[in-house]
Amino acid sequence: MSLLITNIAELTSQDPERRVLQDAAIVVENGRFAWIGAAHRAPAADVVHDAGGRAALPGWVDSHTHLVFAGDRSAEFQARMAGESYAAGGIAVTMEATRAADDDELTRLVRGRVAEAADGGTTYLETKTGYGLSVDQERRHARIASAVADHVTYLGAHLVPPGADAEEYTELVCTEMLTAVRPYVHSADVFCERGAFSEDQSRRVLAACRDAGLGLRVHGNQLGPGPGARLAVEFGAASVDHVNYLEPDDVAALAGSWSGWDSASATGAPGVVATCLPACDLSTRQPLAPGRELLDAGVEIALASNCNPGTSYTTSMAFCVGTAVLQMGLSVQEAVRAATFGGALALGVQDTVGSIEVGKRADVQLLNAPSAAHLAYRPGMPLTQAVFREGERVDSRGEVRGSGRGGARL
Ligand SMILES: N=CN[C@@H](CCC(=O)O)C(=O)O
Ligand SMILES: [Zn+2]
Repeated sequence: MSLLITNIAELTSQDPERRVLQDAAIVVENGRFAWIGAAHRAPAADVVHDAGGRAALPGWVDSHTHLVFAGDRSAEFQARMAGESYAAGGIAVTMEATRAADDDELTRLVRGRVAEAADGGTTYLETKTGYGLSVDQERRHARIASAVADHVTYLGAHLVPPGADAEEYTELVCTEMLTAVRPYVHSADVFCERGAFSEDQSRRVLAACRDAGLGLRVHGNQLGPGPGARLAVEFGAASVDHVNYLEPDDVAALAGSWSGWDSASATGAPGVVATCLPACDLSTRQPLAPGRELLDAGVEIALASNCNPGTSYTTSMAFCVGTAVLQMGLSVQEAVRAATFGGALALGVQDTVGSIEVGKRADVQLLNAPSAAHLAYRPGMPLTQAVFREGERVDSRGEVRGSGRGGARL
């Protein structure tokens, strides 16, 4: 069955030529983009969706979330707004609440967040463990995550749980816990920061997870300068996330990792994506990540929601894109690229998703606006109107939501 989406006022492709087409149409066949071009030249299809003069752009690729959690930390948030600093120790509060939630409750909570993300235009989603922090709990969280997310990351190295010895816990993360989660996860992450894991501990976690065949990512340079970005480069990680406090050497190391990549044609060997998390930066009152500087240095960046109860309780990629334009100096096209193709690069799926190109998975969203610029021009507005994943509606406004997908699964 083929689908024609026509009467698109502006189509942001994020293809290698970064084309922005006016008065465009898309044809989808078997869940893939089969044709893209001017609406008046569009071929016939079995089903026609009239976009009504709306803008179309790729579905968001949210490459950094922590959706497997229970509990509420709004009091901690309010204390922060009153002047307290963020500290990694808050993770333990969520660990307790999440351990107390049974499988059904936790699954219900996670599915609700995934559905919320889909309504906001997210069509490809990563999520992490990291609030279990014991072998059984990390395995449970990985299993629950793997039922609803496209990409699951093992973050046993999120915090040394209260009462545990840091060295013994690091060893557990590298051995028994890793074996327990391995069937459910695609990559591994470590929170390399003062108050979480040291450089040496992080290195051991990254080496063990690499040897287990996992892709790597690093939470780094979030709360102060540190070794996170350089470790990510050293280990050939797919991304380093947060990157609020980068030294010139860190930027140079990240830029060097992209020397085998041709940004103009989006081909070659990808380096380490710098994943910026602007909603988190605002909620923790950290300086916004230097997205402009990184782009200018030749680093590919991603924008992600970092949805979690401690530092960034939102699934809104549109909010991240709007903030990147309004406050980080990115153009609309750069911000949309970072939230789509950039996220795909950070997850290693850039050949499949993240742009509107013939042959790629037909993940596309329509905005209640004539251009993508409205994402920043009308900040905070729920502009996403329709969301298609593999050519099927997945948002709650669509009539076929959930059919054949097991409910809220993206
Ligand atoms: N920085 C580490 N982890 C999360 C926050 C976790 C929490 O505070 O619950 C983050 O990405 O911001
Ligand atoms: Zn995070």
